[in-house]
Amino acid sequence: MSNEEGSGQELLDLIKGFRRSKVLFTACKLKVFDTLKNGAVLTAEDVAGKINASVCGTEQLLDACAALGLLERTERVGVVGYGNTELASLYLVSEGEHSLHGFVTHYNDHIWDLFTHLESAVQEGTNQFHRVSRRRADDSFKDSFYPSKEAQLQFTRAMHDLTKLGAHAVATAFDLSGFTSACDLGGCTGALAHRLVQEYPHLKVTVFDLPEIIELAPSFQPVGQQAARISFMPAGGIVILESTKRKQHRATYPTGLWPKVLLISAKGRKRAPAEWQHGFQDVRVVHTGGLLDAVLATR
Ligand SMILES: C[S@@+](CC[C@H](N)C(=O)[O-])C[C@H]1O[C@@H](n2cnc3c(N)ncnc32)[C@H](O)[C@@H]1O
Repeated sequence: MSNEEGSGQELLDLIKGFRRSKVLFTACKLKVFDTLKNGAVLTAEDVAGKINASVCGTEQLLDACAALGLLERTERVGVVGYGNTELASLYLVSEGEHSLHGFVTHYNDHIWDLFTHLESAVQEGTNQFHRVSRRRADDSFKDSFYPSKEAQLQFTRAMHDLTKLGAHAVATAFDLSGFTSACDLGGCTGALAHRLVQEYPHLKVTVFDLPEIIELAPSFQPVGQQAARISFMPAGGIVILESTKRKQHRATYPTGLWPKVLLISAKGRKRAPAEWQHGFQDVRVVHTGGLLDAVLATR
């Protein structure tokens, strides 16, 4: 393949890339991976019956998932069966410890719609809630993200899933063993707090969030002695979502896409470390390689 053909193919891949996300979102939404949990291997007909969908549509969805490495397709004596791959068992079954199911659902139900208005977000420089619902661009965080109890629970699940995935990298980005207390403002379900108390046996963490989120938090808590070192407090001030600007000029994937998610859903942006300087003498940033970076500012 010539270089030209190679980069043409790469571009085609990019053009059609949204189809891969939507296959994953649809399979999660229809609970395909739940149907195949615990090592079950089922035919397309069986799966269609369990998820209440057409056999021909289900077969195509299952094949697409197999092509993406999410399902294993096996054929024995002329019968085709589908089972979860390790990746799907770990992350896509809804109740699993490492499940990203809530996060995928949030992307399917909300972020997908918002992203269809990316042109407008760029032109207007603001979030696009007003195009996908009756909400306004300047509505509060609560009114934008939690218009109903159901949306509140879904967003909370999404944040919990995402934070679990990156919490270890953030908690260990710096040696925090010299600290005895920490506070997580906008700490949601306490997923980061849990990782922090696991890493630092002498640390106590207070999680602040909106009262309605604090109410939901107990249902996300793992039990155990470490949990006793975490307390939850309702808050009402401001919250800072962080993802830092880098010196390098070339944005990389996936962090390069994060500002778009911030713009389109929260009218947010990245900040450079210098913008954190106010009142602190030493500001250090560690790029974790995940979506969020860690900033440690000391006086
Ligand atoms: C993008 S989420 C991040 C959640 C959490 N830091 C995590 O990583 O899982 C932002 C969080 O800030 C909370 N929040 C929004 N406005 C707030 C306020 N005024 N005071 C405290 N928390 C707030 C939201 O309820 C939500 O849990």
